[in-house]
Amino acid sequence: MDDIEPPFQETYPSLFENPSGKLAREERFGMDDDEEYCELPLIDLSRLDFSRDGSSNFQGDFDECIKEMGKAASEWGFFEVVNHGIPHKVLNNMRYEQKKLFHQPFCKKAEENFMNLSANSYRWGNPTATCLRQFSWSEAFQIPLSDISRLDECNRTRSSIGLFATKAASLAQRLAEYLAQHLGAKSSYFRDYCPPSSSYLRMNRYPACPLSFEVYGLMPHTDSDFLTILYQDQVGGLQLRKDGRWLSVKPNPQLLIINIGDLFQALSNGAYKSIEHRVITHPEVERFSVAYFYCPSYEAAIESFSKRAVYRKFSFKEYRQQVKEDVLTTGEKVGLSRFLL
Ligand SMILES: O=C(O)CCC(=O)C(=O)O
Ligand SMILES: [Fe+2]
Repeated sequence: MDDIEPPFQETYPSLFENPSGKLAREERFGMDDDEEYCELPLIDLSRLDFSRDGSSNFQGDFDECIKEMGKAASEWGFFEVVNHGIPHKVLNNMRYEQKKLFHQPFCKKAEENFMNLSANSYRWGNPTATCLRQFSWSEAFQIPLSDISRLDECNRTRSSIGLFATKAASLAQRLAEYLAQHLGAKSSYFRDYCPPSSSYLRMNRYPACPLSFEVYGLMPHTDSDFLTILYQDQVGGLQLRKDGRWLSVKPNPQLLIINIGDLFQALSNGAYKSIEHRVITHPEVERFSVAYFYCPSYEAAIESFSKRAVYRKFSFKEYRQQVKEDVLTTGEKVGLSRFLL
C-alpha cells in the first residue's frame, strides 16, 4: 500500500537533521511540569430554542444563555457548546469521510486535481519554515463552501461534508447574531455580509509524530474570521493561551468548541477576544479535527460597533492581504494590531 503520510522529514532534511532546541517542557505545557488542563465554559444551547419538544423555554433561560456566551467570549475567547443542533450522525459521517480522504496515498492527496478541489486546497507542513518551531506536523484540506458542490469523490463524501457545512453555517450565524445582540449591536450585519459561500472548512489531520517534543501540530495562531466552530476527536492536543500560560483543552467529541476570531474582536472593539491557540502532536496516535471558519465576503467592511473605535475600518480583503504579506516578509502573522488606530 502506498504511504499516506506526507514526507515531512524527507522533504525538509535540514530542518530535522539537527533539531535545534526542543520545545521546552514548560513551553509545551506551561510553567508547571505537568500538562495543565482548563475547564472551558460549557454552554447549553437548548435554552436558545423556544419550540423544542413543543415546549417553550423561559425568556430568563434564553437571556442567561446569551449572557454566558458573551461572558465566555470576553473572558476566554473560547467556549464549548452542547445541544448545538448538529446531529451526532452528521458529525460521525463527517469524521468518517474525513478519515477516508486523509487515508488515501499522499501522492493522490497532493495531486492538483484531487477530488476536483481548487488548487492549493491540500497543504501540509510549512514550506517556508526556517526552523522546527515554525513547522506544523499536520496536513489539511481547506475547502471553501462554494467548492463543496463540485467535489467529485463519491456522492456520499460530498453529501456528508455538505451537510456538516450547512449545519455549521446556520449555527455560526445564530451564535454571531446573539453575540452581537449581547453587545447591543445590530445583528443583521451577519445576514447581509456573511453569505455561506464566503466561509470555509478546514479538515485537519495530525499524524503521530516521532518528534512530538520538537514540533507543533499547528503553530500558535489566531483565526482570521468572525468565529470558528471546531469538532475534534478524542485524542487531544489543542492548547490555548490564557494570561500568559498555555492550557490544554480536554477533548470531548460530544461537544463543539467555539472560538472568537480576529474579525469579531475588531467588530466588538476588543470586547470579545481572539485568543492564540495551537496544537501539540501525539507521539503515537493520529488526531483529526474539522474547523468551520465563519467569514464575510471579501468586500465586507469590518468596523467597530463602538463610537470610540480602537481599530480602523478595514475590508476583509485588506485583512487577508495584510496577513499574507506579513507572513511572507516576517514569517508570522501580525494580525489585528496592524489596524490599531
Ligand atoms: O485542530 C485543532 O484543534 C485546532 C485547529 C485550528 O486551530 C485551525 O485549524 O485553525
Ligand atoms: Fe485555529
